[in-house]
Amino acid sequence: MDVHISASRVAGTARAPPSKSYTHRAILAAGYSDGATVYDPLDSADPRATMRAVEGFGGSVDHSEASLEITGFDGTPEVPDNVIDCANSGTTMRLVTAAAALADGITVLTGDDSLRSRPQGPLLEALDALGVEAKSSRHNGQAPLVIEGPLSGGQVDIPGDVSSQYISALLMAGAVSDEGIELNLTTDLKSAPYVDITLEVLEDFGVTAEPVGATGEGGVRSAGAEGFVVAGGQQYSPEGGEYHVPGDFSSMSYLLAAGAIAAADGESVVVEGAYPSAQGDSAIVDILDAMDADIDWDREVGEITVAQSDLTGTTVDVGDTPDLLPTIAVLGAVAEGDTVIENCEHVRYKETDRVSAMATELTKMGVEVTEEHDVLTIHGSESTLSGATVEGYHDHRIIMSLAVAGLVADGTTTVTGGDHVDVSFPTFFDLLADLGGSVDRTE
Ligand SMILES: O=C(O)C1=C[C@@H](OP(=O)(O)O)[C@@H](O)[C@H](O)C1
Ligand SMILES: C=C(OP(=O)(O)O)C(=O)O
Repeated sequence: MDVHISASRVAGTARAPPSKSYTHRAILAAGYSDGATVYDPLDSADPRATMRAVEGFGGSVDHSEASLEITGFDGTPEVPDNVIDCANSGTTMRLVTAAAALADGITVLTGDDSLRSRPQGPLLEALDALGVEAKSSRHNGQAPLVIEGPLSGGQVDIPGDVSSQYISALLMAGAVSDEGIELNLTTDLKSAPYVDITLEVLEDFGVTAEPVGATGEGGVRSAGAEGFVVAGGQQYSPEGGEYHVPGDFSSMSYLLAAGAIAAADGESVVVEGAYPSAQGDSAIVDILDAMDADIDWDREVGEITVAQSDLTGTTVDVGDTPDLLPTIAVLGAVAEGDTVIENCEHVRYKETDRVSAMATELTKMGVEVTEEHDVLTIHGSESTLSGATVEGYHDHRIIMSLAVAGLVADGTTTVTGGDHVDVSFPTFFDLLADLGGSVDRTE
């Protein structure tokens, strides 16, 4: 599906979908338990991949209107009777690889073209050092992966600058291993708030895991950690047998950006379901504020209100918030002056190389961009963006951010492959249209 966005103004109230990161963890944590109900789960392609894995390990998942009834495998995954297809989901592949290591037999994991090109080597090496047979079938550190357990635990080194998901994965699996796991970080930790999300979900399921030597800078528990430790033999069991998923700030970022650049005069965009949590991507509110957006977050009520403003460029370190890069790049394109997005190398390891993708596609829209390996600089100006046909790279975040840019571009912007929003925000284009965005879809 191609999506055609014409210059248009937006206003009104929208609710962003439930958090993808929390939903994955809640589904897998319920799988590790003997059963739990997950309320308000994200219903999209990526969490469905994690559900398939739980089923492959011998659990079951029943959908009702607003919840998932999950029967778990109670700490001991069965050897799956088929390959686990993680589709486009990096979180699924990493979390499930470590779960597969607990099974007493062989698990094979694969995914789509994008996922089969993403780095899994550091996780395989860590599992290998812990006595698990963990291989890439092509010996290139990429899926398909072949994992043969069982994992009993121990001490291991792991880098923190490729993906925090390796750490989340080992902490979740380590809790039900015999000996527990002690992780020693060999580099700085990127995406640290995502490990906080893991620690928060573990805690809600009655499981203890701790950072070692963390500074906790900026309220991020895992910031500056030198390692992590999780004791083995723990039981996953959420209070009252239930877990509730909060709203997704990465998804909210597109709605907020739409409001900041294209809200109708005298009106605003209000995003509901925005309660504080461990999500680093709630930094989008401070980033918009630093760019002089007219934005207010009522944390008690869970509402963020944003009106159209003349934005100014800023400098943002995305070490903790890689998924915000496409949104910030679009805001920078519309802002006056330079927006410097620093510490972004790890954003190249996502569904596509998002640093390069945003540089290429914004250039097509008439934006001046300087791309370096670890820094993306957007030279914003007050002149209007030019509508163009831009490539979505089968990447939900590239597609959504370029669609937002289309709201303030001359003429029509066509974004290719729009159906990939199904990964994290299936209702995105409907919501954008409900807010007044001019959205046409063609097959
Ligand atoms: O654990 C998670 O839920 C995620 C962690 C981040 O990845 P990295 O840790 O690989 O940077 C983020 O980009 C991804 O969208 C979701
Ligand atoms: C990178 C992302 O997710 P994952 O790593 O789970 O594919 C994302 O949602 O932007």
